[in-house]
Amino acid sequence: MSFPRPLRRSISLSPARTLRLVVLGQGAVGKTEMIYRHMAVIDGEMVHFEILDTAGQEDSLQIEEKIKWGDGFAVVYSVTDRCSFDEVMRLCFLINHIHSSPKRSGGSEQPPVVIVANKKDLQFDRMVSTQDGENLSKALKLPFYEISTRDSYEETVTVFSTLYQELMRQGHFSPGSFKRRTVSKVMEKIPKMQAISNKGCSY
Ligand SMILES: Nc1nc2c(ncn2[C@@H]2O[C@H](COP(=O)(O)OP(=O)(O)OP(=O)(O)O)[C@@H](O)[C@H]2O)c(=O)[nH]1
Repeated sequence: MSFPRPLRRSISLSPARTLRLVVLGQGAVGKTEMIYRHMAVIDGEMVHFEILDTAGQEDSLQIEEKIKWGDGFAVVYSVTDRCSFDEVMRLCFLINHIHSSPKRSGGSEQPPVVIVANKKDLQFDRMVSTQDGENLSKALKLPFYEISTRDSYEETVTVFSTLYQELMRQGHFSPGSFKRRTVSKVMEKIPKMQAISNKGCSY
């Protein structure tokens, strides 16, 4: 997988553009695997991703704080876990609800959200078909990727790239927007909880 680059443009290493990305999803779907990959060259630009993930069972206030902080969102489920798939729609609605206030640039545009089906390498344990994922993606009108964070770095970067490009399209990278909220302040308010795997659907 390679990213399209203009022919006569060299890579700009500085200053890096910054995207605040929140990775949401139930426990053990592979969110932590995604957050190690946090720098990428996209369209010839070095992009720095500030990434928060959610532990499997955070309370709704913690999740809400993270959603408020984020510019773009990856909602992840595991193809081996039907419950995590069922949670995707609720999380997408929550993101839209929280960001539906007119304070976003342009007022009406929703923040970029990508649906990510992880662990596609575990074909024998699969509980959610590709078709199920595609149907949900069509219903919610959101991009959809099936990936394996274990097998492919590029697939993870593709997810981030899609969010980045949508933010660029929305004109979200005005210089002022970088300082809109400081990371540290938000981080302080969000105690990292112990990751707890979900054994069943708890809603
Ligand atoms: N086979 C396979 N295993 C994966 C993949 N991604 C993650 N895993 C494994 O799944 C388990 C859970 O991954 P995590 O990244 O800890 O999941 P999480 O969503 O961060 O979980 P919480 O911290 O509980 O919210 C780990 O053992 C990972 O190694 C994948 O693409 N394929």
